[in-house]
Amino acid sequence: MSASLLPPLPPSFCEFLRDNHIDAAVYDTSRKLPRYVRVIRYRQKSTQAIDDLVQQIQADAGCRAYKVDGVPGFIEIENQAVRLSQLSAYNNGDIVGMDVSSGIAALALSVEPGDNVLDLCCAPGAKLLLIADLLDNNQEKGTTSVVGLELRGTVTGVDISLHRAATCRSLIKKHAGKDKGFMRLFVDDGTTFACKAPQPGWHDPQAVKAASAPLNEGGDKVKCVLSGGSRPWFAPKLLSTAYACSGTQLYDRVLVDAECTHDGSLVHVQKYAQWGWEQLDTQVVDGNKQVTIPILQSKLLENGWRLLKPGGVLVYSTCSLSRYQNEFVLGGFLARHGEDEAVLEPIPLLGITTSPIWTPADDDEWDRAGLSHHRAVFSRMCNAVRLDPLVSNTSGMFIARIKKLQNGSRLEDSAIAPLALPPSREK
Ligand SMILES: C[S@@+](CC[C@H](N)C(=O)[O-])C[C@H]1O[C@@H](n2cnc3c(N)ncnc32)[C@H](O)[C@@H]1O
Repeated sequence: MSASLLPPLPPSFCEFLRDNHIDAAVYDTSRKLPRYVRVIRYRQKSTQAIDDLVQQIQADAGCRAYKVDGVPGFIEIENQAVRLSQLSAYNNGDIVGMDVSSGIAALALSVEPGDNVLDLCCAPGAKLLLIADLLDNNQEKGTTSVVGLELRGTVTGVDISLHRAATCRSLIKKHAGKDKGFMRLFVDDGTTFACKAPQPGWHDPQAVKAASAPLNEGGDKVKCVLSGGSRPWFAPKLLSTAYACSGTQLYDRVLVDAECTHDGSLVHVQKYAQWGWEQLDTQVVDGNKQVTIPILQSKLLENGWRLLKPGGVLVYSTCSLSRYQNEFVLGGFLARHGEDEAVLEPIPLLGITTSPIWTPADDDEWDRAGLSHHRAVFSRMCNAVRLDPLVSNTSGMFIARIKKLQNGSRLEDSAIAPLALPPSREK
């Protein structure tokens, strides 16, 4: 067995790990995770075509590659050091790089063709593209008719960052090509985003035309105008009309893959080997960020919930292992929304070994963490999972699948907070 090899993690990052009960061995560089890729439009490919891709990847990579058991469309390449540009399947647009943990988060939505799906923090777009594939109702490329679009459903992506949204748009253009008529992107703040799911019939040019020219009191046609905030930044013509964007329908599925400190993403953390480990201090564990991020996550989760229809499913995920960004954000949410409104459902685990959520180890810890009066909330969380790289052999991830039983009352912004925030640290 190779000796453990921890990178020179800076003191405040180590403090962050201690505060969050994260085992530093996660970052042991002598343990290599496999590289994972995802087959684009895998639902349109036969088993034979996917097997052929695996063979091709194996030949290009010069190491073993195989389909990930139970996670449709994912391929594991044994050697993490393989570069995507080495692979002809990547250069041909047949695969994208995507960790299986991210796949499980998107698959936890159980998207079905016909669903209207909202992805509230969508860029750079790996999960958005997977969701688009899940909506695929097996139309032949380029033949999607108006009726086909209706049966397919829609994907609405939102991201606050213009340059990241631009990357997402490029990804859509590259992989969805002409077949992107059901996807739209907004550059907007997910905590306040309010554009509902597209109106039924949005895909029908005649219906859109009729609806965009309603009669005014005098019986003249008036043009329906979109206000600035509700205009998509990128969308096909029909999906960007006032008719599509001024609907009152809530979404069937909502993904809140929230902004986080990315400490569970080993690929991300390993980049500090080049950037300088000391930068982990400012970029990951900066004192202020430790407080602002869980508050932002709570607001994103709350707004995603507002936009979800009763009977629908929301997935909350982060690529952080921090309890403040995971259990405490989810716990705050469950404390605001009772059992008659929100219930956590099991996540389809698809053969990956997961770890339980963080809970206090004993009575003392419940007290020390100030959580004693939240035991009921923690017991409602037991279906959420952690993917701990030491156990799952994937990147780190927290995933909760929440079913909405009914709408609740709208909460004041000041009421939206995690169960607890990390101790503030003087710099
Ligand atoms: C973890 S990344 C999302 C990854 C993405 N879901 C994927 O699979 O490719 C978090 C994203 O949240 C975005 N973000 C941060 N604050 C936001 C906000 N207030 N509203 C919407 N997006 C936000 C960031 O720009 C970033 O792109």
